[in-house]
Amino acid sequence: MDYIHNVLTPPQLLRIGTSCLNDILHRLRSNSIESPKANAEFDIDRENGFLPAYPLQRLPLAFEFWERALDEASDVLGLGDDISEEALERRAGGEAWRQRIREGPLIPTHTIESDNRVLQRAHHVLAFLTHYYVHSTPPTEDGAPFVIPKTLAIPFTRISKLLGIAPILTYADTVLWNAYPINPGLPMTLDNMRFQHVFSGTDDEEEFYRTSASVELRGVELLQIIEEFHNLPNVTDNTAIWKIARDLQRVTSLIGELSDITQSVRAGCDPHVFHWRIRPWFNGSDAGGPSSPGWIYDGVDSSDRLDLSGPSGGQSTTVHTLDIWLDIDHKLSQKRHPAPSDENKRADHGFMERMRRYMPGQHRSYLEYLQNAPRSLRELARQSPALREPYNAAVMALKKFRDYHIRIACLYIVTMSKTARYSCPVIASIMKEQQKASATGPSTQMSKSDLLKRWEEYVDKIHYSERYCDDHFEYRHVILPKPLLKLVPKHYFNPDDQSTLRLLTEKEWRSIGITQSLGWVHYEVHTPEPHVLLFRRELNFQQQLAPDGRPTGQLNRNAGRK
Ligand code: HEM
Repeated sequence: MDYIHNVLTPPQLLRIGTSCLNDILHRLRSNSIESPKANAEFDIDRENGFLPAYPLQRLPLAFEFWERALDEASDVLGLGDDISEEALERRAGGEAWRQRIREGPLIPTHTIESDNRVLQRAHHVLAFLTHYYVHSTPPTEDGAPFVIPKTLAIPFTRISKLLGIAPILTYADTVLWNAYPINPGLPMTLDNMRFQHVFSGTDDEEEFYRTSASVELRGVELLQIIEEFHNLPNVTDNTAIWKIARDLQRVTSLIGELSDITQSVRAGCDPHVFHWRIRPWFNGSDAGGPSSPGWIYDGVDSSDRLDLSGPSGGQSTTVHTLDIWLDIDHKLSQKRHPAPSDENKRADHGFMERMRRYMPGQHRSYLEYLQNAPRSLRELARQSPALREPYNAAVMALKKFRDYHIRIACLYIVTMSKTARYSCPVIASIMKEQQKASATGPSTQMSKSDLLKRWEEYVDKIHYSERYCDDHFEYRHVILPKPLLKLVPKHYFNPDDQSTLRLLTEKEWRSIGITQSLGWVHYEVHTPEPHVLLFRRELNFQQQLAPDGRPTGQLNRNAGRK
């Protein structure tokens, strides 16, 4: 298929139109508000911080080949190591897509090299294409490095160099340059925000990006406070000290909100889905460990020296800004009290510094500017008794943020790595039935791995309806493939009518293979169609999660706004 010469479809024309409209509206709005000079110089938006107010949603026509390939990717590609029947059926289409990429045009980039927003879009598109290309390829045993074709590698490295960012999928690609306002006339908030590209096609992936974006939006207030701190004419009089103390209290509670936001990921992003269906797309060249062959960027000099780890929250400039302002010493190079614990000493002290290479160059420059600023908050707090307590409280809040975050990271990664990709008590129950049957008669047993494979294929075919609402609940129905219903343990069925399921607990419906975020309740069975399960969830459920994941009603969905 020749992407360039095909006529644009109406949705694509609409997207180009919306993108132009966004740009015009943004220019109008930014002309009416004078941006603080220092922050604007670092591509920091007055209202959206490190998120651009309006990311470009489509490249100019000369780059239509890339945009079309990305439009098509989510329909034809799946993870290369997925061996379900459906995935195997799609493999030929996937190989055809990759062939088109390999044989496509090497598009020159000189026409866009002076336009930051277009370069950002180009990075975003090429990053998604590269990760689609790598991770949709079925694994081989040959131990050779993975070759990224020239058609992606050359423009991707060139554009990355101009932006000062690593040539790989970064936090900027998945979060900062992926978010767009649903209604371009309104400010970007959690409710007025969508993400243009998700690898897995799941709501969970979008929710994962939304959590980070909401940390970024909430961080805007921090950027303003820091700018004001550096612009204070002096920091010796009582008025200035009083203002700094009050601002530190604001920052402490703001960091508390960042902890709540990070915890809220559990409401919309299922850990199992994250670990097995989303995270594999993020892996960079080093994901297989130091001895793995990694990736080669064809046609690029010294490709082995490129920074090619995948995206991480560690690339959030907001979190680095907090670290620098509060003078958190990740490298343990300063003498501090209390002295670092043994655990701290064993940590990777260079991690945060490495992560800066995965940030847009202008944001990294902002961090350098902060780091070199003549005024040190920590030093001031040491000298001013009135600031010590609020300063220490802010540092403790940041420590708490990291403590909460590490628990989430463990749940989503360490705990999930111990689960089977398709874990299933259903299989255990069938195995039990088989064992009972073979004790009393001739054996017709299937092996556990055959059963598992069959079950995986059915699970992939579970259909999740769109959500629909009334005044109190959102609803959706889940349709099990009929052969899967036959594998469901007998005790999940209505004792009075073995043809219909009874109402299942969350643990039970998850054990069948249904994956949904928290809060959904199986509330009704539909007798004529026993394979259709009806679910509902309270409309404001997502707002109600406390830091530990329990409902409270505390979380503000508009947390990105003051
Ligand atoms: C489901 C949600 C999350 C998971 C599973 C997760 C996982 C991880 C993991 C595994 C790391 C270790 C380094 C790496 O492999 O990249 C990490 C680091 C980091 N993440 Fe997250 N993360 C999540 C949400 C967030 C959010 C919302 C933020 C805020 C923007 C964030 C900020 C960070 C930071 C700053 C680091 C660097 C290490 C540190 O400063 O403690 N993460 N994350």
